[in-house]
This record gives sequence, structure tokens and C-alpha cells, in this order.
Amino acid sequence: MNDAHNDDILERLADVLNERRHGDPDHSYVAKLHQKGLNKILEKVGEEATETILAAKDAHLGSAEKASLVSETADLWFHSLVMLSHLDISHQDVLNELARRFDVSGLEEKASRVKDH
Ligand SMILES: N=c1c2ncn([C@@H]3O[C@H](COP(=O)(O)OP(=O)(O)OP(=O)(O)O)[C@@H](O)[C@H]3O)c2ncn1[C@@H]1O[C@H](COP(=O)(O)O)[C@@H](O)[C@H]1O
Repeated sequence: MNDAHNDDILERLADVLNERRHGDPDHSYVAKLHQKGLNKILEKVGEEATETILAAKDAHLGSAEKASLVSETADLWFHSLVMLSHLDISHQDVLNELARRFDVSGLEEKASRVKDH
């Protein structure tokens, strides 16, 4: 698939993940994760987060290491989407939260929190 078809990949992937919740665990990795339950899904998110951090440490070394970081980050995002789907939370809620924060400086937001206390 080329980049021109990737604009709505999150949307399409989320649809597939929701469909697979009730799929056959013998034929679907996602269905198998749901069957194993939340603890297994969280274990995978933790594992992929650690692998992403380790890959990031080497990413300055060259293009192969950068490609490895991209791959690990994709694993992390994918398993995070499975986690949200398992808990009936739409990926759209995360996109909405990022949109809400858009253009709000992280430093200003933090300062406003301190003032509220
Ligand atoms: N994007 C992904 C995706 N990314 C990673 N993975 C799988 O995630 C797993 C993570 O890698 P690991 O090396 O940790 O896996 P593992 O050693 O087999 O895992 P464990 O046995 O240790 O739990 C691998 O099996 C990958 O194939 C994915 N599996 C599925 N998808 C998407 O989900 C859709 C539905 O997949 P199925 O449910 O399998 O049909 C696919 O069409 C894809 O679009």
C-alpha cells in the first residue's frame, strides 16, 4: 500500500480491530488477544513500549535502526488500539483529546494547572 492510501489507516484499522473482537481466535491474532483478556493485552502494551524505548536508544546509529524504531512504534500503537477496543473506548476519543490540546502550549497548560491549586 502506498502513502496516498494511508490517510485514513487508523480509521480502517480500528474498524477491523472492532470486527475481530468476536472473531475466531484460531484465525485472528486480535481475537486471540481479546480471548486471553485485559492482562495479556496490557502485557503486550508494556512489552512493546519497552521494545520501542530500546529501539529509540539506537535510532541515531543509522537507517536500519530508525526503521526498527518505526516498526516497534507501530507494534506499540497497534497494541494500544487493541487495548482501547477491549475497553470499549474509541480511538476517536484519543484523536479528539489531541485535537483539544492542539495549539495549547504544554508549558502554559502546566502553569494553568498549578494556578488552579
Ligand atoms: N497491525 C497489525 C499488527 N501489528 C503487529 N501484529 C502482530 O503482533 C504480534 C506482536 O509481535 P510479537 O513478536 O510480540 O508476537 P508474539 O511473539 O507472537 O506474541 P506472544 O505470543 O508473545 O504474545 C505479532 O504476531 C504481529 O504479527 C499485528 N497483527 C495484526 N495487525 C492488524 O490487525 C488486523 C487483524 O489481524 P488478525 O486479527 O490477526 O486477523 C491485520 O489485518 C492488521 O491490519
